[in-house]
Amino acid sequence: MASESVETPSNGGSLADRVSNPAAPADAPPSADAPQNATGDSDLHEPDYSVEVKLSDLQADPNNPLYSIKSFEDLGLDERILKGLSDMGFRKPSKVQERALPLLMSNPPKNLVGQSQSGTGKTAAFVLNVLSRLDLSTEELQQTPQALILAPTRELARQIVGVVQVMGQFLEGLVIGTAVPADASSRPSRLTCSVVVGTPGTVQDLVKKRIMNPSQLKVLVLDEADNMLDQQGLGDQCIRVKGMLPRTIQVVLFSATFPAHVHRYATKFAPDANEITLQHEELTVDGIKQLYMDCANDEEKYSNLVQLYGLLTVGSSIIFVKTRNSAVEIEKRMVAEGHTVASLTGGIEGSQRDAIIDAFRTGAAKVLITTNVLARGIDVSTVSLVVNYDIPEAYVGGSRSREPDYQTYLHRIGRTGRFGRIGVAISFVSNREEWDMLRKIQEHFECNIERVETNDWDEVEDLIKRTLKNSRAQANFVAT
Ligand SMILES: Nc1ncnc2c1ncn2[C@@H]1O[C@H](COP(=O)(O)OP(=O)(O)OP(=O)(O)O)[C@@H](O)[C@H]1O
Repeated sequence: MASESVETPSNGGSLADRVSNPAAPADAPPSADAPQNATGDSDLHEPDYSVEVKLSDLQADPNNPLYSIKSFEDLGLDERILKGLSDMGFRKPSKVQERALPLLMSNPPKNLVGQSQSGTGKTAAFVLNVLSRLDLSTEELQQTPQALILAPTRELARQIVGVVQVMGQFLEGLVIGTAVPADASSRPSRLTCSVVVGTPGTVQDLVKKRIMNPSQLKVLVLDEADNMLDQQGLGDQCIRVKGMLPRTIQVVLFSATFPAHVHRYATKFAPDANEITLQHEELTVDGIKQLYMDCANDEEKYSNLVQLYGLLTVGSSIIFVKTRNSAVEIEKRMVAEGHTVASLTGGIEGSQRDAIIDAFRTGAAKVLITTNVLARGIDVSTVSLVVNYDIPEAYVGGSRSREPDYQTYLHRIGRTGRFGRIGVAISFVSNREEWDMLRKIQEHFECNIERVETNDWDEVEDLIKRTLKNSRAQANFVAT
């Protein structure tokens, strides 16, 4: 199986090197002080070899989140569902699927709080349980909601609808309803479907207006559960929706992250739940190479992005910025300079948002500038590069320093490196505060964020292309 090939050592120092440098002046951009050895390379660099591994090899490695010993057949799934899985090219379950499915599908049903790294197949885990629990034996049952899946954004809800559709394609009588914000005129008077996937606000509204009948619901799933429960608006809506559902409903919460304060709350929302929990150091995904670039100021962030543009189109890329305004500004400026980019923010109207994300999925648009609205859950396997144009920040009441948003960092970079693929995540750092935030992120996840020199773009290109060349699309995987 594994054959070794040599990967040249990384250029530039890691953030760990920088942090350990006592000489770093308080307000200098990080580039000024990277400690280097005589050859100009850091002493602490990434392992300088790569190992070619196929997906089947990853799934045979007990330390990999895609590992499993069982087959989907062993998990007791219905023949028609197995056919759907096989149609999707799923050969073996991932670790979270193998562990979650027996817990989810056992009877009497028990609640579950499940955590697993980004891109490791949590969607299939909850969708398979939902499909397995449906009774589609009569037309009336087919048209009465039996499972409800909630997601924080319309894009994620629509994506989950797609997964339910394909996975359940051989289940006769399966009807799926999408409950996302829409014109009142295009709303049905009654939601006649077996599975509803939607955003909490719209679902709450549909139940209140008696468009959706919740009385026969057996399963409630919250995807990105920590995010939904932690946000004031969304959290309240989730609680209200749950309050309108049968008390015996099976509650299933999934996310790649469950920070301690939300976890406590999650276990109240899903009482007596079985739990699948990750160790702290297991949070990052090995296949995602994390880099950072020093930028002297905002203008240099922009010029570095434009320099990167040629590389961005190797696959598809997502550029994360802090505000809707910056997304629009950067898009306008790049388009005016002849680049093809699109932007998607919460400020855009629903159907237009659908058109943009659909164009991104098909590859018609390859570079997408967005805000945290797309930080979570979006699964586009061709995304090979994520750029944190702005480091994600958390609002910490009373804090005078800018604090990183650890969870959002993890979810953002997790838009690449899906299911064992290779991806690159580059964070731009333009001042001391941003550098401090990135340093905290690195310490928090005990990961290595390596510096990329921007004075030699050929070298940058080489580094990124070398990393991406090892993509699993070519059956390779870089071991880190
Ligand atoms: N058993 C499997 N075999 C092959 N591919 C799979 C399997 N399970 C999931 N996938 C694929 O892996 C990709 C990532 O899955 P999914 O979107 O469910 O990840 P996730 O864990 O929900 O990630 P996130 O935390 O980012 O939401 C998808 O494209 C999915 O089709």
